[in-house]
Amino acid sequence: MLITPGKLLSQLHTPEDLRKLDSSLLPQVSQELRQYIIDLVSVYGGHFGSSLGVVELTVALHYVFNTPEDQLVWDVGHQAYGHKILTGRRDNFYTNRLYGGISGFPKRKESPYDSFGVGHSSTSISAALGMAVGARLGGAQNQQSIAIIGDGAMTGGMAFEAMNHAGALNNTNLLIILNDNCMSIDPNVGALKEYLTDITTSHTYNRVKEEVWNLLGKMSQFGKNAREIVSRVEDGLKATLLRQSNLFESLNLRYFGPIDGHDVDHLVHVLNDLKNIPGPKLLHCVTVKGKGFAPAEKDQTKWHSPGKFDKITGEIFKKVYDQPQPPKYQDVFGNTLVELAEQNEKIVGVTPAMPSGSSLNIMMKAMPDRAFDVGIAEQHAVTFSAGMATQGSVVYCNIYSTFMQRAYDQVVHDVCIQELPVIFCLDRAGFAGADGPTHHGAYDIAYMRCIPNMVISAPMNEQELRNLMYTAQLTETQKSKKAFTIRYPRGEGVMPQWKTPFEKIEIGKGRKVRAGDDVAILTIGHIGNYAVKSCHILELEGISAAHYDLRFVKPLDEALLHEVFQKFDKVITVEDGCLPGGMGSAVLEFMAENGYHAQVKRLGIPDRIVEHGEQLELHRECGFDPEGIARTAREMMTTPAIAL
Ligand SMILES: Cc1ncc(C[n+]2csc(CCOP(=O)(O)OP(=O)(O)O)c2C)c(N)n1
Ligand SMILES: CC(=O)[C@@H](O)[C@H](O)COP(=O)(O)O
Ligand SMILES: [Mg+2]
Repeated sequence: MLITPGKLLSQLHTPEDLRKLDSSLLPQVSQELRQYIIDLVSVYGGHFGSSLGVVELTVALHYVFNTPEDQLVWDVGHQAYGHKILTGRRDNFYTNRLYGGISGFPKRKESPYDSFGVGHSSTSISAALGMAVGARLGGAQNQQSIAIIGDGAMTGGMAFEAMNHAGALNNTNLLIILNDNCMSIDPNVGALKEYLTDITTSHTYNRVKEEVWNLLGKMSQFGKNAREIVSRVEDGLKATLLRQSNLFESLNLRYFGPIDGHDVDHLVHVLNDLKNIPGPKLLHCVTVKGKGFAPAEKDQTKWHSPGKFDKITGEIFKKVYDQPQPPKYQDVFGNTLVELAEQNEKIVGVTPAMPSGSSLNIMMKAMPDRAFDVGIAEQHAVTFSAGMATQGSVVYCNIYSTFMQRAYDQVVHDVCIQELPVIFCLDRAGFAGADGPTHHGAYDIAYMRCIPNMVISAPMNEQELRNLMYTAQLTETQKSKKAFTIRYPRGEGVMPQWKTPFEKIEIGKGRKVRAGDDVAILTIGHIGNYAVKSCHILELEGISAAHYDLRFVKPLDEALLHEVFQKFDKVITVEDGCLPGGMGSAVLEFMAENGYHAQVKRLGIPDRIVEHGEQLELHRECGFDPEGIARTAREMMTTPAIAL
């Protein structure tokens, strides 16, 4: 579908074009940019509310700063659609997040305007500070480095590590723009949020602030004396209001704001002034997530990433089925946790800022005292869980596989070395899909497998997820003092009737899904459902494939593996995870250690960056979709048998 940009926007091919416009036209550019984002996302899907909230900021930043020489670092990057459209990607934005198309996040390979690749939260201040220092050391004295970070991302520890460092580098030109819309994906949480609300709404503060801005507004008249004026203003501020202490000021960052982040004229004015103020500084902008699209302003969580929708009625399109459909794994997790917690009062749940995405929000609603959203703070989430476990709590700490990468040391140091039986539910394990490589849950099997005191499991369906969750909280399991990882993918399972009675699963025990004679296919987790299809394809071709669902990567079911290697000389392993160090590697280790000989083909995520696309497209690209698995088996049939 052809989506045409507005009259002004259609003439803007690069920020250079924007900078040639008279500033009086910027409100119209903003309005057309907002409309274009609405038009595009309604048809093609993607992140939505966050980009609408920074339209004016985006226009003002590219207008005032000399991008791409000046460096803009968008934190997370899900709000950067306007930036992409203004920086040469307007005409192929319709490929956003599609296989082979442009990325939904800023990406260095994609454009010189994307100064830093993002996707995970809270990296922008560190990166921009590094750029500022690097530029200074490289002699680019006038280059500006700007981090644009949301109030949610600001809750991440890295943001504070970076501000702590920045505050000690007075000679570094860093501008941090705090885009405060009082929302993460779900409502933002924690004391920082309360603090930001306080300084945004405090009457005293705002009165003094007005005076400050009146003075700053006159700065251009003062030319070289601007610095002196700013420091006089600062002294005044500190002497009065900020004696109560401003968090950012106390970190030695000059704090400006709060200002209205939707007033593009004022933003341009303020940013021009800030350009002339050296050293590390922070501008606090107040914005509305979903600005300009009423349904998105009203239900900001739903419209964070709504999928396709009718831009007139605001109806979000959902597929309609005439049969009951399997639930999403995340919902099986959320509902099952409440069921278990009703029976076991020691159970608690933890999520780092993903209540809706993980469905822990079901427990947060049902048992608000026992379910915790800790903010975008994966490291804290793990160690907080460990702390609760020392007191006998049975903790389900739910973290997307990709975000758990943040908390690796905490898993080793605070959980496994201390023999604390925390239960890790790793959602979005395997290919995440349209979010792409920053979000693929590719590495968890490999990074968890090498840690002692760790059980690693993956359900092939809803029933297995429920039973693994049930098994993990049993007293005898908890007494084993091992962490218990359960990984499962984004999306739906396979069982519409998912609410099965709980059954204990023996830890380290796999199962034979199908008997066969010619080749054995070993799978872990949901991807095993592809192997079921592959076996049917092969059967039609006269190839008899056996299928084993390992269920556990650690401990491995050694009895099952002895059975496999004693019977088969052709073995295929399939996992929705990286090949180096993954389940297939574990099987090879077993084979070598036990002196077996067999032809083993490992299928999984190869040792390269796999881009974005639908999950099935990516599985196909990597050769482990149903046909890819069948093809591998077929090819193996043509090689001579190995003496076992
Ligand atoms: C390390 C990490 N944890 C979690 C996420 C998931 N996530 C993406 S955006 C987001 C909320 C960000 O809130 P904020 O920075 O305020 O931006 P807004 O969406 O409000 O514009 C979260 C939790 C992530 N990208 N990275
Ligand atoms: C930008 C970001 O990190 C999240 O918005 C992420 O895209 C959510 O992914 P899910 O849609 O899988 O919950
Ligand atoms: Mg926010």
